[in-house]
Order: sequence, then C-alpha cells, then structure tokens
Amino acid sequence: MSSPPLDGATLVPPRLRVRTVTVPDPGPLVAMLPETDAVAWLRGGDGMVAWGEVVRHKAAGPQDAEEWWTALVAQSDVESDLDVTIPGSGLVAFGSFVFDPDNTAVPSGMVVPRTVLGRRAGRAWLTQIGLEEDERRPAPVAGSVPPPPSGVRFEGGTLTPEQWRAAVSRAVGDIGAGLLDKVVLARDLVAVADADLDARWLVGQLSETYPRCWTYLVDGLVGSTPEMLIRLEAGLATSRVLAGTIQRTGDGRTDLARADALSRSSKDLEEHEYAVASVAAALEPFCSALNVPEHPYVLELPNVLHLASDVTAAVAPGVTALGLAAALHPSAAVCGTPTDVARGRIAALEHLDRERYAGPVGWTDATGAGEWAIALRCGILDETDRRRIRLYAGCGIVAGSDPEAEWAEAQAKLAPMISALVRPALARLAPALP
Ligand SMILES: C=C(O[C@@H]1C=C(C(=O)O)C=C[C@H]1O)C(=O)O
Repeated sequence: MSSPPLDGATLVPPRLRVRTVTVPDPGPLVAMLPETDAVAWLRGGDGMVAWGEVVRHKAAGPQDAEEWWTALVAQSDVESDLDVTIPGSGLVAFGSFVFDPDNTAVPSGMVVPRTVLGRRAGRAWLTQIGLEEDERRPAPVAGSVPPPPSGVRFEGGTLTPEQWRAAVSRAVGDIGAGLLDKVVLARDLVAVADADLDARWLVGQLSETYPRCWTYLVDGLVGSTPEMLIRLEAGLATSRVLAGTIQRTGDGRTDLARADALSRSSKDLEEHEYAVASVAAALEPFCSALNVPEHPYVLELPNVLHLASDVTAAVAPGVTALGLAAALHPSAAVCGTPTDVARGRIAALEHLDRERYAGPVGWTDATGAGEWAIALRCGILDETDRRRIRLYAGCGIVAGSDPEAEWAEAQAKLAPMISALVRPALARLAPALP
C-alpha cells in the first residue's frame, strides 16, 4: 500500500527513502508516462519523466521552496548505484511558480514524485521515492497511448484584439512619457476540445517539434520554452536570455534576410539589452566570475527567430538553482524595466491572471543543482474542465513598438501550442486536400 501524499506546508518534513538504480535505455521517455500525475522535463530526447506524488509543497515563491527543500533533503535517506553523480538522479522535486504572487488566484507548488525515469548522454536511471521502508515496486512499463485532441476550437482571450492593441499603445505612451523603459504585455486564448485533453499528447508533439527547447509538464502547465532562467550544475550557472523576436516565413532565403535584419534592429537590440542587464545584475552578487556576451546571436526555432545571449557565471559554494531562480525572477524578458514599475503596468494593462505563465518551471535535486526555465509557449489545463486549456503569449514593448506587429508576434508565439492541438485535425484533412 502506498501512503497518501503529504502537504509539506503543514507538516515537519517526512523521512524519505530514495533508491536510484541504473536501467537499460527505456526508449522514448514520454511513452513511459501514465495518464495521471504525469510530470515531464525533456530536451533533445534526454530529460526526466515522473509520476506519483510523495510530498507536495504550496510555495510562496522559489525562496520559500528552497527552505522547504533543504529541510526535506536533510531528512532523506538516499542510495544510488550510479558511479558518477548525474544531475537529477537521486532525490528530485519538480515545481512551477506563479509570475506575480500579488496578482493571481492560484498558488505555486513543488512536488516530489514517487517514480522518476531519466536519461542523459546515453545513461538511464530509475529513482523510486517512498515514505516507508521500500515496498517493492515493479519496474515501470510503458504507459497507455494518449488520445489526440479532437474537435478543438478557440475562444477569444480576456481582451479582444482591439483592446490588446490599445493596451500596447498605452504602454508605448507610458514609455514615451518616461514612466518606464520596457514592459512585456501578454495575451491569452482558450482552446476547447470535444473530450478531456491528455497533456502527454501535447508533450509528445512539442518535444518532437521543438527539440532545442525545454518541454515541460508540471501540474497541468504544459509547454516548450526556449528560455532558460537558470541552470546550475557543478558550480556553473547558465542563463539563456531571449528578447527581440521576428516570425519565420518557412522560406530559407527570406528567413536568412529576417535573421540579418533582426540582428541589426535597434528596437530589438534595445529590448534585448534590458533583459540581459536584468539577468547580469541579479546574478552578480552570487558569483565569482560572470561572462556576459557583448552581442546576441540569433536563435532559430521552427516558428520564430529570437535574439539570444547565453550568460554564464561561476557561483559561490552553497548557492542553489532555486536560490538563483528566486533572485532572477522576473527578468526583464518577461516583466520589464524597471521591474516594479513594469509589474504594476502589467497588472493595470493586461487584465489577465498570468498564473504560472512566465514564472519559473523546472526541477531541483538534492545537491541544489537544477534547471528553472521560464514557462513560455505554454498552456494551463483547466482543472475543473479538462477539455479546456488557456494558452498565453507576450511581447516586449519598447518605445519603437507597433501594436499591429506585436499582435502578429504574439500569434507566432502561440503557434507551438495551437499546432500541437490542431495537428490531428490537420492530419485527418490532409489526404482530402488537393
Ligand atoms: C513573453 C514571451 O516571450 C518573451 C519575449 C520575447 C520578445 O518580446 O521578443 C522573446 C522571448 C521571451 O523572452 C512569450 O513567449 O510569451
């Protein structure tokens, strides 16, 4: 018999028994996910899938989650037959945090799963986590095949297109008036299917189409993000900062010309600079060495091109990925400059509960290593009606922003989720097309 999950907010930390063993390559990780409590963190075929729930913690934010995690780790009993430490093996927790705790109806949360299956650079492991002396558990078998979404239609978002473009114009006006330098405005779109959506289908589609992004599923938050807030491993922290975007056309020569134009666009370079500066300033107090590239490069994704900078830092002993995520969130890539003014303008102009969109999503292990990406290109499944999912996308607004172009940019950022949802319908139609 397995015990019911504990709510870590109300109890002293339980003693966890953790066993990690090497396993033969399990094949596609996503295929191993069961229907319920599925968690995923995937990139280029590697990553972790997890399920079951041993402990849950309702967190105020990453800082509070770090304190809870440190106490839990201190109480755990971990055994591993791996001959090297692989980040993510052993005791691990997955989490997702709201963008703005003062402007949301939902909590942030961390979950310790019962079973984790991971693969990295050709090595696979299985971790089982329990509360008592291990009940013997059978080796995991492939999960059921998730049903594709059917009959998907879209409902308008919180603001009409006209209202959202007007909000962008007001933001440009605020910037012109010297109130702030940059603000990121988001919009939403609700997709409704005929039957309950299975997040595993979306994870499969997203991870296949966006292998360079981090595909995630945590508590019904599902997406594939190109932006890494902070990754910490062996004392080295990396942050992939994105800001400055242009849609792709699908035509190689046109896209090359667009990439060239993006890398010279003063509006996009300005927008990018704010984001990089916010990350560098937040990392500085934690590190002995910081490398901030002088010029961004162009990151090519199937739907968009982004200006990107990979910031790296050697961090002081004792610093954890969760601690760094607490310091870095919200960066100017998803909030603005100055942070507090931008946060206030977002609350006033967006009329949207961002919930966990644009917040940190990821995992931590017992050593404090981990990856916390920014939850972008995502949707949040409706807990009370699983046929519904709310999609989100936003754009950095600076003095030179044009509302029409920003609308089109947000549409391109919604494309990964929209395509994953409607692909089965398109596949059914395709043979009938001329
Ligand atoms: C806010 C989003 O994306 C962010 C905004 C970007 C921009 O304005 O150019 C680019 C990447 C992200 O930092 C989103 O995808 O919803």
